[in-house]
Amino acid sequence: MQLDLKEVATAETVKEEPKLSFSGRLDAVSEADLREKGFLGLRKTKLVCTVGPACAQPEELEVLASRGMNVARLNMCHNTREWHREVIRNVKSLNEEKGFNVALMIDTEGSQIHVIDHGGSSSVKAEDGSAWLFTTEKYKGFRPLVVQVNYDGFSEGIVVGDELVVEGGMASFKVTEKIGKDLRCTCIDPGLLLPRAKLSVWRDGKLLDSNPGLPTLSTKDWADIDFGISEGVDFIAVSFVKDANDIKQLKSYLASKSSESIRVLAKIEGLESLQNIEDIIEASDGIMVARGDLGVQVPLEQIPTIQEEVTRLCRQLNKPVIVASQLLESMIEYPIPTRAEVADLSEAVRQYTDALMLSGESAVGSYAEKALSVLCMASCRMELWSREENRQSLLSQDQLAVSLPERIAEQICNCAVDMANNLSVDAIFVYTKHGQMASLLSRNRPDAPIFAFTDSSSTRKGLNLHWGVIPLEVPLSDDMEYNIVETMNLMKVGGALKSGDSVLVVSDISPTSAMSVMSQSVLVRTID
Ligand SMILES: Nc1ncnc2c1ncn2[C@@H]1O[C@H](COP(=O)(O)OP(=O)(O)O)[C@@H](O)[C@H]1O
Ligand SMILES: C=C(OP(=O)(O)O)C(=O)O
Ligand SMILES: [K+]
Ligand SMILES: [Mg+2]
Repeated sequence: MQLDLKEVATAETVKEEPKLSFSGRLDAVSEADLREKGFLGLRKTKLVCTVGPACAQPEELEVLASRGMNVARLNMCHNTREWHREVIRNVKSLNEEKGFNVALMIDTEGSQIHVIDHGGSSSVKAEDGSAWLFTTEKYKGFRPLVVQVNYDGFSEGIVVGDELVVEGGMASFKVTEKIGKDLRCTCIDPGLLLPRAKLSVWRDGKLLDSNPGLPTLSTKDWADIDFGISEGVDFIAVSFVKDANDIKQLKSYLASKSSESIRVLAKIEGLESLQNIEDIIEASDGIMVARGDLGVQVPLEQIPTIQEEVTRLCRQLNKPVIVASQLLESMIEYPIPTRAEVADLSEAVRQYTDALMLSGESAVGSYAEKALSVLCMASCRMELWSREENRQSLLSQDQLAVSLPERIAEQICNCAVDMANNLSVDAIFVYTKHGQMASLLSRNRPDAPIFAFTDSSSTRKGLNLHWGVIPLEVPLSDDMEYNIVETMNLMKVGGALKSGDSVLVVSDISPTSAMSVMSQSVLVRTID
Protein backbone atom coordinates (compact mmCIF):
# COMPACT_ATOMS: atom_id res chain seq x y z
CA MET A 1 0.00 0.00 0.00
CA GLN A 2 1.69 3.23 -1.12
CA LEU A 3 0.46 6.46 0.49
CA ASP A 4 1.13 10.02 -0.36
CA LEU A 5 2.75 11.50 2.71
CA LYS A 6 2.18 15.13 1.74
CA GLU A 7 -1.51 14.49 1.35
CA VAL A 8 -1.71 12.86 4.75
CA ALA A 9 0.26 15.66 6.38
CA THR A 10 -2.12 18.37 5.20
CA ALA A 11 -5.32 16.45 5.84
CA GLU A 12 -7.78 18.35 8.01
CA THR A 13 -8.21 15.41 10.37
CA VAL A 14 -4.78 16.04 11.93
CA LYS A 15 -5.39 17.15 15.52
CA GLU A 16 -3.49 19.74 17.49
CA GLU A 17 -1.13 17.79 19.74
CA PRO A 18 1.93 18.81 21.72
CA LYS A 19 4.99 19.02 19.51
CA LEU A 20 7.56 16.26 19.89
CA SER A 21 9.89 17.10 22.71
CA PHE A 22 13.70 17.22 22.70
CA SER A 23 13.81 13.64 23.98
CA GLY A 24 11.86 12.65 20.88
CA ARG A 25 14.93 13.30 18.80
CA LEU A 26 17.06 10.50 17.60
CA ASP A 27 19.90 9.87 20.03
CA ALA A 28 23.11 11.67 19.12
CA VAL A 29 25.01 8.50 18.15
CA SER A 30 22.35 7.01 15.84
CA GLU A 31 21.90 10.41 14.23
CA ALA A 32 25.62 10.75 13.49
CA ASP A 33 25.88 7.12 12.29
CA LEU A 34 22.87 7.54 10.04
CA ARG A 35 24.32 10.65 8.46
CA GLU A 36 27.64 8.95 7.88
CA LYS A 37 26.63 5.41 6.96
CA GLY A 38 22.96 5.40 6.00
CA PHE A 39 20.25 3.04 7.23
CA LEU A 40 21.98 -0.20 6.37
CA GLY A 41 25.20 0.99 7.98
CA LEU A 42 23.61 1.24 11.44
CA ARG A 43 25.02 -1.33 13.86
CA LYS A 44 22.43 -3.86 15.04
CA THR A 45 24.32 -5.56 17.86
CA LYS A 46 24.12 -3.63 21.13
CA LEU A 47 27.13 -2.88 23.32
CA VAL A 48 27.37 -3.02 27.10
CA CYS A 49 30.40 -1.51 28.90
CA THR A 50 31.35 -2.21 32.51
CA VAL A 51 32.22 1.06 34.20
CA GLY A 52 35.25 0.97 36.49
CA PRO A 53 38.04 3.30 37.56
CA ALA A 54 39.45 3.48 34.01
CA CYS A 55 36.33 5.05 32.49
CA ALA A 56 34.24 6.63 35.27
CA GLN A 57 35.00 10.31 34.73
CA PRO A 58 32.36 12.29 32.81
CA GLU A 59 34.75 12.90 29.87
CA GLU A 60 35.61 9.19 29.73
CA LEU A 61 31.96 8.17 29.89
CA GLU A 62 31.20 10.65 27.12
CA VAL A 63 33.83 9.05 24.89
CA LEU A 64 32.27 5.60 25.43
CA ALA A 65 28.74 6.95 24.88
CA SER A 66 29.75 8.69 21.66
CA ARG A 67 31.48 5.50 20.46
CA GLY A 68 28.36 3.42 20.80
CA MET A 69 27.92 2.24 24.42
CA ASN A 70 24.21 1.37 24.68
CA VAL A 71 24.23 0.21 28.31
CA ALA A 72 26.58 1.12 31.18
CA ARG A 73 27.02 -1.78 33.62
CA LEU A 74 27.93 -1.31 37.25
CA ASN A 75 29.31 -4.41 38.92
CA MET A 76 28.26 -4.10 42.57
CA CYS A 77 31.04 -6.56 43.56
CA HIS A 78 33.43 -3.66 43.39
CA ASN A 79 33.68 -0.23 44.92
CA THR A 80 31.22 1.71 47.10
CA ARG A 81 27.61 2.72 46.51
CA GLU A 82 28.69 6.37 46.57
CA TRP A 83 31.10 5.66 43.74
CA HIS A 84 28.36 3.93 41.70
CA ARG A 85 25.89 6.74 42.49
CA GLU A 86 28.28 9.28 41.00
CA VAL A 87 28.62 7.21 37.79
CA ILE A 88 24.84 6.80 37.47
CA ARG A 89 24.31 10.54 37.84
CA ASN A 90 27.07 11.30 35.35
CA VAL A 91 25.52 8.98 32.76
CA LYS A 92 22.09 10.54 33.27
CA SER A 93 23.51 14.05 32.89
CA LEU A 94 25.24 13.03 29.67
CA ASN A 95 21.95 11.69 28.31
CA GLU A 96 20.16 14.90 29.17
CA GLU A 97 22.80 17.37 28.12
CA LYS A 98 24.35 15.67 25.11
CA GLY A 99 21.41 13.74 23.68
CA PHE A 100 22.70 10.20 24.35
CA ASN A 101 20.45 7.31 25.26
CA VAL A 102 22.64 5.14 27.49
CA ALA A 103 20.74 2.76 29.78
CA LEU A 104 22.02 1.78 33.24
CA MET A 105 22.46 -1.72 34.61
CA ILE A 106 23.51 -2.85 38.06
CA ASP A 107 24.92 -6.35 38.44
CA THR A 108 24.56 -8.03 41.84
CA GLU A 109 27.46 -9.56 43.71
CA GLY A 110 25.62 -12.79 44.53
CA SER A 111 26.75 -15.44 46.97
CA GLN A 112 30.06 -16.38 45.50
CA ILE A 113 33.07 -17.81 47.26
CA HIS A 114 36.24 -16.01 46.41
CA VAL A 115 39.68 -15.12 47.63
CA ILE A 116 39.86 -11.84 49.54
CA ASP A 117 42.42 -9.36 48.26
CA HIS A 118 45.57 -10.71 49.94
CA GLY A 119 47.18 -7.30 50.26
CA GLY A 120 50.35 -8.42 48.51
CA SER A 121 51.34 -7.96 44.88
CA SER A 122 48.53 -8.24 42.33
CA SER A 123 49.06 -12.00 41.91
CA VAL A 124 50.75 -14.71 43.99
CA LYS A 125 52.28 -17.85 42.52
CA ALA A 126 51.36 -21.23 43.96
CA GLU A 127 54.19 -23.73 43.37
CA ASP A 128 53.65 -27.42 42.77
CA GLY A 129 53.55 -29.35 46.06
CA SER A 130 53.50 -26.24 48.26
CA ALA A 131 51.35 -26.32 51.43
CA TRP A 132 48.66 -23.64 51.86
CA LEU A 133 46.06 -22.65 54.44
CA PHE A 134 42.63 -21.46 53.26
CA THR A 135 41.17 -19.51 56.16
CA THR A 136 38.11 -17.47 57.11
CA GLU A 137 40.10 -15.52 59.68
CA LYS A 138 39.98 -11.79 58.97
CA TYR A 139 43.32 -10.04 58.98
CA LYS A 140 45.00 -7.17 57.21
CA GLY A 141 48.16 -7.44 55.18
CA PHE A 142 49.93 -10.30 53.44
CA ARG A 143 50.83 -13.70 54.90
CA PRO A 144 52.77 -16.11 52.71
CA LEU A 145 51.04 -19.40 51.86
CA VAL A 146 47.74 -18.25 53.43
CA VAL A 147 44.60 -17.52 51.42
CA GLN A 148 41.76 -15.56 53.00
CA VAL A 149 38.28 -16.68 51.88
CA ASN A 150 35.30 -14.30 51.92
CA TYR A 151 32.57 -16.62 53.22
CA ASP A 152 32.62 -18.07 56.75
CA GLY A 153 30.79 -21.24 55.78
CA PHE A 154 32.92 -22.01 52.74
CA SER A 155 34.39 -25.26 54.08
CA GLU A 156 31.05 -26.79 55.17
CA GLY A 157 30.53 -30.01 53.24
CA ILE A 158 34.14 -30.15 52.03
CA VAL A 159 36.05 -33.32 53.00
CA VAL A 160 39.71 -34.34 52.92
CA GLY A 161 40.59 -35.38 49.36
CA ASP A 162 38.34 -32.78 47.64
CA GLU A 163 39.92 -30.36 45.19
CA LEU A 164 39.77 -26.58 45.38
CA VAL A 165 40.00 -25.08 41.90
CA VAL A 166 40.88 -21.39 41.52
CA GLU A 167 39.20 -19.41 38.66
CA GLY A 168 38.27 -22.54 36.72
CA GLY A 169 41.86 -23.78 36.57
CA MET A 170 44.35 -20.98 37.31
CA ALA A 171 45.60 -23.26 40.11
CA SER A 172 44.31 -26.32 41.98
CA PHE A 173 44.74 -27.61 45.53
CA LYS A 174 43.96 -30.92 47.27
CA VAL A 175 42.46 -30.70 50.77
CA THR A 176 44.71 -32.54 53.21
CA GLU A 177 43.22 -31.54 56.57
CA LYS A 178 40.27 -29.69 58.09
CA ILE A 179 41.08 -27.44 61.05
CA GLY A 180 37.83 -25.94 62.33
CA LYS A 181 36.51 -23.81 59.46
CA ASP A 182 39.90 -23.71 57.77
CA LEU A 183 41.42 -26.05 55.21
CA ARG A 184 44.99 -27.18 54.84
CA CYS A 185 45.76 -27.90 51.19
CA THR A 186 48.57 -28.93 48.86
CA CYS A 187 48.98 -27.32 45.47
CA ILE A 188 48.55 -30.04 42.82
CA ASP A 189 48.33 -27.79 39.76
CA PRO A 190 50.62 -24.77 40.04
CA GLY A 191 49.48 -21.35 38.91
CA LEU A 192 48.43 -17.89 39.95
CA LEU A 193 46.18 -16.58 42.71
CA LEU A 194 44.68 -13.25 41.64
CA PRO A 195 42.84 -10.88 43.99
CA ARG A 196 39.17 -11.94 44.32
CA ALA A 197 39.80 -15.16 42.39
CA LYS A 198 36.74 -17.43 42.51
CA LEU A 199 36.85 -20.88 44.10
CA SER A 200 35.02 -24.07 43.16
CA VAL A 201 35.12 -27.46 44.85
CA TRP A 202 35.37 -30.76 42.98
CA ARG A 203 35.01 -34.36 44.16
CA ASP A 204 35.75 -37.36 41.92
CA GLY A 205 35.74 -35.12 38.85
CA LYS A 206 32.34 -33.57 39.70
CA LEU A 207 31.58 -30.03 40.80
CA LEU A 208 30.10 -29.71 44.32
CA ASP A 209 27.46 -27.13 45.06
CA SER A 210 29.72 -25.64 47.71
CA ASN A 211 27.23 -23.06 48.95
CA PRO A 212 23.89 -24.89 48.93
CA GLY A 213 22.53 -22.91 51.87
CA LEU A 214 23.22 -19.48 50.42
CA PRO A 215 20.37 -17.52 48.80
CA THR A 216 20.85 -16.18 45.25
CA LEU A 217 20.27 -12.66 46.56
CA SER A 218 22.22 -11.89 49.74
CA THR A 219 21.41 -9.14 52.25
CA LYS A 220 23.98 -6.95 50.49
CA ASP A 221 22.37 -7.69 47.12
CA TRP A 222 18.95 -6.55 48.41
CA ALA A 223 20.53 -3.34 49.68
CA ASP A 224 22.16 -2.85 46.26
CA ILE A 225 18.78 -3.48 44.60
CA ASP A 226 17.17 -0.81 46.81
CA PHE A 227 20.02 1.48 45.79
CA GLY A 228 19.34 0.70 42.10
CA ILE A 229 15.63 1.42 42.55
CA SER A 230 16.27 4.73 44.26
CA GLU A 231 18.80 5.78 41.62
CA GLY A 232 16.40 4.79 38.81
CA VAL A 233 18.47 2.18 36.96
CA ASP A 234 16.96 0.41 33.95
CA PHE A 235 18.27 -3.15 34.39
CA ILE A 236 19.20 -5.38 37.32
CA ALA A 237 21.38 -8.37 36.36
CA VAL A 238 21.12 -11.16 38.93
CA SER A 239 24.28 -13.20 39.46
CA PHE A 240 24.28 -16.99 39.98
CA VAL A 241 20.58 -17.46 39.28
CA LYS A 242 19.55 -21.00 40.20
CA ASP A 243 15.94 -21.18 39.07
CA ALA A 244 13.00 -19.10 37.85
CA ASN A 245 11.89 -18.37 41.43
CA ASP A 246 14.97 -16.20 41.99
CA ILE A 247 13.77 -13.97 39.17
CA LYS A 248 10.09 -14.11 40.13
CA GLN A 249 10.95 -13.09 43.69
CA LEU A 250 12.85 -10.01 42.52
CA LYS A 251 10.16 -9.09 39.99
CA SER A 252 7.44 -9.20 42.63
CA TYR A 253 9.62 -7.13 44.96
CA LEU A 254 10.06 -4.53 42.20
CA ALA A 255 6.29 -4.55 41.62
CA SER A 256 5.70 -3.95 45.34
CA LYS A 257 7.97 -0.90 45.07
CA SER A 258 6.15 0.32 41.92
CA SER A 259 9.37 -0.27 40.02
CA GLU A 260 8.19 -3.03 37.69
CA SER A 261 9.58 -1.05 34.78
CA ILE A 262 13.11 -2.07 35.84
CA ARG A 263 14.05 -5.06 33.70
CA VAL A 264 15.48 -8.14 35.40
CA LEU A 265 18.23 -10.06 33.63
CA ALA A 266 19.29 -13.54 34.69
CA LYS A 267 22.99 -14.33 34.52
CA ILE A 268 23.65 -17.84 33.34
CA GLU A 269 26.85 -18.76 35.14
CA GLY A 270 26.24 -21.94 37.08
CA LEU A 271 25.25 -25.56 36.55
CA GLU A 272 21.86 -25.12 38.17
CA SER A 273 20.91 -22.26 35.87
CA LEU A 274 21.59 -24.55 32.90
CA GLN A 275 19.32 -27.23 34.32
CA ASN A 276 16.45 -24.72 34.57
CA ILE A 277 17.29 -22.65 31.54
CA GLU A 278 13.91 -22.46 29.78
CA ASP A 279 11.99 -21.51 32.92
CA ILE A 280 14.60 -18.90 33.78
CA ILE A 281 14.46 -17.33 30.31
CA GLU A 282 10.67 -17.24 30.43
CA ALA A 283 10.64 -15.60 33.88
CA SER A 284 13.23 -12.93 33.09
CA ASP A 285 13.40 -9.90 30.80
CA GLY A 286 16.71 -10.95 29.32
CA ILE A 287 19.75 -13.16 29.81
CA MET A 288 23.48 -12.75 30.19
CA VAL A 289 25.70 -15.64 29.16
CA ALA A 290 28.28 -14.94 31.89
CA ARG A 291 31.12 -16.96 30.46
CA GLY A 292 33.54 -15.96 33.24
CA ASP A 293 31.92 -17.90 36.06
CA LEU A 294 30.42 -20.42 33.69
CA GLY A 295 34.01 -21.41 32.93
CA VAL A 296 34.55 -22.06 36.63
CA GLN A 297 31.58 -24.42 36.77
CA VAL A 298 31.60 -26.27 33.45
CA PRO A 299 34.50 -27.59 31.38
CA LEU A 300 35.69 -24.80 29.06
CA GLU A 301 35.10 -26.81 25.90
CA GLN A 302 31.36 -26.83 26.66
CA ILE A 303 31.05 -23.04 26.74
CA PRO A 304 30.76 -22.47 22.96
CA THR A 305 27.82 -24.84 22.60
CA ILE A 306 26.14 -23.52 25.75
CA GLN A 307 26.47 -19.98 24.40
CA GLU A 308 24.98 -20.93 21.05
CA GLU A 309 22.12 -22.88 22.60
CA VAL A 310 21.22 -20.19 25.17
CA THR A 311 21.39 -17.51 22.45
CA ARG A 312 19.09 -19.55 20.22
CA LEU A 313 16.63 -20.22 23.04
CA CYS A 314 16.51 -16.54 23.97
CA ARG A 315 15.57 -15.50 20.46
CA GLN A 316 13.06 -18.28 20.30
CA LEU A 317 11.47 -17.06 23.55
CA ASN A 318 11.88 -13.41 22.50
CA LYS A 319 14.20 -12.28 25.27
CA PRO A 320 17.35 -10.24 24.63
CA VAL A 321 20.66 -11.97 25.32
CA ILE A 322 24.11 -10.57 26.17
CA VAL A 323 27.29 -12.55 25.51
CA ALA A 324 29.76 -11.52 28.21
CA SER A 325 33.31 -11.94 29.51
CA GLN A 326 36.77 -12.09 28.03
CA LEU A 327 35.63 -10.89 24.60
CA LEU A 328 38.72 -8.73 24.23
CA GLU A 329 40.59 -9.70 27.40
CA SER A 330 44.03 -9.03 25.90
CA MET A 331 43.00 -5.41 25.28
CA ILE A 332 43.08 -4.76 29.03
CA GLU A 333 46.82 -4.47 28.39
CA TYR A 334 47.31 -4.15 24.64
CA PRO A 335 45.92 -1.71 22.05
CA ILE A 336 45.00 -4.45 19.57
CA PRO A 337 43.02 -7.66 20.11
CA THR A 338 44.16 -11.19 19.30
CA ARG A 339 42.80 -12.71 16.10
CA ALA A 340 41.13 -15.37 18.22
CA GLU A 341 39.24 -12.72 20.21
CA VAL A 342 37.93 -11.10 17.03
CA ALA A 343 36.87 -14.52 15.76
CA ASP A 344 35.08 -15.26 19.05
CA LEU A 345 33.08 -12.04 19.18
CA SER A 346 32.26 -12.28 15.47
CA GLU A 347 30.89 -15.75 16.12
CA ALA A 348 28.58 -14.33 18.81
CA VAL A 349 27.37 -11.73 16.27
CA ARG A 350 26.88 -14.47 13.67
CA GLN A 351 24.72 -16.28 16.26
CA TYR A 352 22.63 -13.06 16.36
CA THR A 353 23.22 -12.27 20.02
CA ASP A 354 21.45 -9.04 20.98
CA ALA A 355 24.42 -7.58 22.78
CA LEU A 356 28.12 -7.93 23.52
CA MET A 357 29.70 -6.85 26.80
CA LEU A 358 33.06 -5.46 27.86
CA SER A 359 34.23 -6.16 31.45
CA GLY A 360 37.79 -5.43 32.51
CA GLU A 361 38.53 -4.07 29.01
CA SER A 362 36.52 -0.95 29.85
CA ALA A 363 36.54 -1.06 33.68
CA VAL A 364 40.28 -1.23 34.27
CA GLY A 365 41.88 -1.48 30.82
CA SER A 366 44.06 1.11 29.16
CA TYR A 367 42.24 0.92 25.81
CA ALA A 368 38.50 1.05 26.56
CA GLU A 369 37.73 3.26 23.58
CA LYS A 370 39.72 1.07 21.22
CA ALA A 371 38.08 -2.07 22.57
CA LEU A 372 34.66 -0.53 21.95
CA SER A 373 35.58 0.35 18.37
CA VAL A 374 36.78 -3.22 17.78
CA LEU A 375 33.33 -4.42 18.91
CA CYS A 376 31.66 -1.87 16.62
CA MET A 377 33.71 -2.70 13.54
CA ALA A 378 33.63 -6.45 13.97
CA SER A 379 29.85 -6.47 14.61
CA CYS A 380 29.09 -4.30 11.58
CA ARG A 381 31.27 -6.48 9.37
CA MET A 382 29.63 -9.72 10.49
CA GLU A 383 26.14 -8.22 10.27
CA LEU A 384 26.84 -7.18 6.68
CA TRP A 385 28.13 -10.65 5.84
CA SER A 386 25.06 -12.27 7.40
CA ARG A 387 22.80 -10.00 5.33
CA GLU A 388 24.68 -10.73 2.14
CA GLU A 389 24.56 -14.45 2.84
CA ASN A 390 20.87 -14.02 3.61
CA ARG A 391 21.42 -15.87 6.84
CA GLN A 392 18.20 -14.77 8.49
CA SER A 393 16.28 -16.85 5.98
CA LEU A 394 17.89 -19.85 7.67
CA LEU A 395 16.43 -18.91 11.03
CA SER A 396 13.56 -21.12 12.04
CA GLN A 397 11.15 -19.62 14.52
CA ASP A 398 8.58 -21.70 16.22
CA GLN A 399 5.37 -20.06 17.29
CA LEU A 400 5.83 -18.21 20.55
CA ALA A 401 2.45 -16.73 21.41
CA VAL A 402 -0.47 -18.57 22.99
CA SER A 403 -3.43 -16.18 23.10
CA LEU A 404 -5.06 -14.97 19.88
CA PRO A 405 -4.04 -11.29 20.21
CA GLU A 406 -0.44 -12.34 20.87
CA ARG A 407 -0.48 -14.70 17.93
CA ILE A 408 -1.78 -11.93 15.72
CA ALA A 409 0.97 -9.55 16.87
CA GLU A 410 3.57 -12.26 16.26
CA GLN A 411 2.23 -13.06 12.79
CA ILE A 412 2.10 -9.37 11.85
CA CYS A 413 5.73 -8.93 12.88
CA ASN A 414 6.93 -12.08 11.09
CA CYS A 415 5.14 -11.06 7.89
CA ALA A 416 6.20 -7.43 8.24
CA VAL A 417 9.86 -8.41 8.38
CA ASP A 418 9.45 -10.74 5.42
CA MET A 419 7.86 -7.90 3.52
CA ALA A 420 10.50 -5.38 4.62
CA ASN A 421 13.29 -7.69 3.44
CA ASN A 422 11.61 -8.53 0.13
CA LEU A 423 10.86 -4.87 -0.61
CA SER A 424 14.29 -3.76 0.65
CA VAL A 425 12.70 -0.92 2.61
CA ASP A 426 15.11 1.52 4.22
CA ALA A 427 13.60 1.45 7.69
CA ILE A 428 10.88 -0.10 9.83
CA PHE A 429 8.87 2.21 12.11
CA VAL A 430 7.01 0.69 15.03
CA TYR A 431 4.75 2.51 17.46
CA THR A 432 4.78 0.66 20.74
CA LYS A 433 3.67 1.04 24.37
CA HIS A 434 5.64 -1.67 26.10
CA GLY A 435 8.03 -2.63 23.32
CA GLN A 436 6.30 -5.93 22.52
CA MET A 437 5.99 -5.45 18.76
CA ALA A 438 9.43 -3.86 18.56
CA SER A 439 10.93 -6.97 20.13
CA LEU A 440 8.88 -9.30 17.91
CA LEU A 441 10.21 -7.46 14.86
CA SER A 442 13.77 -7.60 16.21
CA ARG A 443 13.36 -11.34 16.84
CA ASN A 444 13.19 -11.80 13.06
CA ARG A 445 16.54 -9.97 12.63
CA PRO A 446 15.41 -7.83 9.66
CA ASP A 447 17.81 -6.17 7.19
CA ALA A 448 16.45 -2.68 7.89
CA PRO A 449 16.85 -0.92 11.25
CA ILE A 450 13.76 -0.77 13.48
CA PHE A 451 12.91 2.71 14.79
CA ALA A 452 10.69 2.16 17.84
CA PHE A 453 8.57 5.13 18.91
CA THR A 454 7.21 4.91 22.43
CA ASP A 455 5.78 7.35 24.94
CA SER A 456 7.34 5.46 27.84
CA SER A 457 10.88 6.34 28.91
CA SER A 458 11.35 2.92 30.54
CA THR A 459 10.27 1.15 27.33
CA ARG A 460 12.78 3.27 25.46
CA LYS A 461 15.59 2.30 27.83
CA GLY A 462 14.56 -1.37 27.87
CA LEU A 463 14.65 -1.56 24.07
CA ASN A 464 18.30 -0.46 24.19
CA LEU A 465 19.26 -4.08 24.62
CA HIS A 466 17.33 -5.39 21.60
CA TRP A 467 19.12 -6.22 18.37
CA GLY A 468 18.54 -3.67 15.60
CA VAL A 469 16.12 -1.46 17.56
CA ILE A 470 16.67 2.29 17.81
CA PRO A 471 14.22 3.49 20.44
CA LEU A 472 12.85 7.05 20.56
CA GLU A 473 10.56 8.63 23.12
CA VAL A 474 7.75 10.69 21.64
CA PRO A 475 4.24 11.65 22.74
CA LEU A 476 1.87 9.20 21.04
CA SER A 477 -1.66 10.06 20.02
CA ASP A 478 -4.64 7.71 19.54
CA ASP A 479 -4.65 9.03 16.01
CA MET A 480 -2.20 6.80 14.13
CA GLU A 481 -2.08 9.13 11.14
CA TYR A 482 -0.94 11.89 13.42
CA ASN A 483 1.80 9.68 14.89
CA ILE A 484 3.03 8.65 11.47
CA VAL A 485 3.12 12.15 10.06
CA GLU A 486 4.79 13.64 13.14
CA THR A 487 7.48 10.99 13.41
CA MET A 488 8.16 11.04 9.65
CA ASN A 489 8.56 14.81 9.91
CA LEU A 490 10.82 14.40 12.93
CA MET A 491 13.03 12.00 11.02
CA LYS A 492 13.01 14.24 7.95
CA VAL A 493 14.04 17.31 9.92
CA GLY A 494 17.07 15.49 11.29
CA GLY A 495 17.97 14.47 7.74
CA ALA A 496 17.47 10.80 8.58
CA LEU A 497 14.67 10.32 6.03
CA LYS A 498 15.13 11.56 2.51
CA SER A 499 13.00 11.77 -0.58
CA GLY A 500 12.63 8.33 -2.16
CA ASP A 501 13.21 6.38 1.07
CA SER A 502 10.63 3.74 1.89
CA VAL A 503 9.44 2.91 5.37
CA LEU A 504 7.39 0.00 6.63
CA VAL A 505 5.08 0.94 9.49
CA VAL A 506 3.81 -1.36 12.27
CA SER A 507 1.86 -0.42 15.38
CA ASP A 508 0.66 -1.96 18.63
CA ILE A 509 -0.58 1.14 20.39
CA SER A 510 -4.29 0.36 20.30
CA PRO A 511 -5.79 -1.83 23.03
CA THR A 512 -4.15 -5.25 22.86
CA SER A 513 -7.35 -7.31 22.88
CA ALA A 514 -8.59 -9.46 20.03
CA MET A 515 -10.81 -6.55 19.10
CA SER A 516 -7.76 -4.57 18.11
CA VAL A 517 -6.87 -6.85 15.21
CA MET A 518 -8.20 -4.31 12.77
CA SER A 519 -6.14 -1.51 14.17
CA GLN A 520 -2.84 -3.32 14.18
CA SER A 521 -1.46 -2.53 10.83
CA VAL A 522 1.40 -2.90 8.45
CA LEU A 523 1.85 -0.37 5.69
CA VAL A 524 4.63 0.84 3.47
CA ARG A 525 5.23 4.48 2.65
CA THR A 526 7.53 6.15 0.20
CA ILE A 527 8.88 9.52 1.26
CA ASP A 528 8.48 12.31 -1.29
N1 LIG B 1 33.31 -0.31 40.04
C1 LIG B 1 34.54 -0.83 40.00
N2 LIG B 1 35.51 -0.34 40.78
C2 LIG B 1 36.75 -0.86 40.77
N3 LIG B 1 37.13 -1.88 39.97
C3 LIG B 1 36.20 -2.41 39.16
C4 LIG B 1 34.87 -1.92 39.13
N4 LIG B 1 34.16 -2.65 38.25
C5 LIG B 1 35.02 -3.55 37.74
N5 LIG B 1 36.26 -3.42 38.28
C6 LIG B 1 37.47 -4.16 37.96
O1 LIG B 1 37.34 -4.67 36.66
C7 LIG B 1 37.50 -6.09 36.66
C8 LIG B 1 36.57 -6.72 35.63
O2 LIG B 1 35.23 -6.45 35.92
P1 LIG B 1 34.14 -7.60 36.02
O3 LIG B 1 34.40 -8.62 35.01
O4 LIG B 1 32.85 -6.93 36.03
O5 LIG B 1 34.37 -8.18 37.50
P2 LIG B 1 34.86 -9.60 38.06
O6 LIG B 1 36.32 -9.69 37.69
O7 LIG B 1 34.66 -9.45 39.53
O8 LIG B 1 34.00 -10.65 37.44
C9 LIG B 1 37.24 -6.50 38.09
O9 LIG B 1 37.94 -7.65 38.44
C10 LIG B 1 37.72 -5.32 38.88
O10 LIG B 1 39.11 -5.43 39.07
C1 LIG C 1 29.80 -11.45 33.74
C2 LIG C 1 30.15 -12.28 34.71
O1 LIG C 1 29.89 -12.00 36.03
P1 LIG C 1 30.84 -11.16 36.98
O2 LIG C 1 31.73 -10.30 36.15
O3 LIG C 1 29.93 -10.38 37.85
O4 LIG C 1 31.56 -12.21 37.72
C3 LIG C 1 30.79 -13.57 34.41
O5 LIG C 1 30.99 -14.36 35.33
O6 LIG C 1 31.08 -13.82 33.22
K1 LIG D 1 28.59 -9.35 39.68
MG1 LIG E 1 30.14 -13.91 37.20
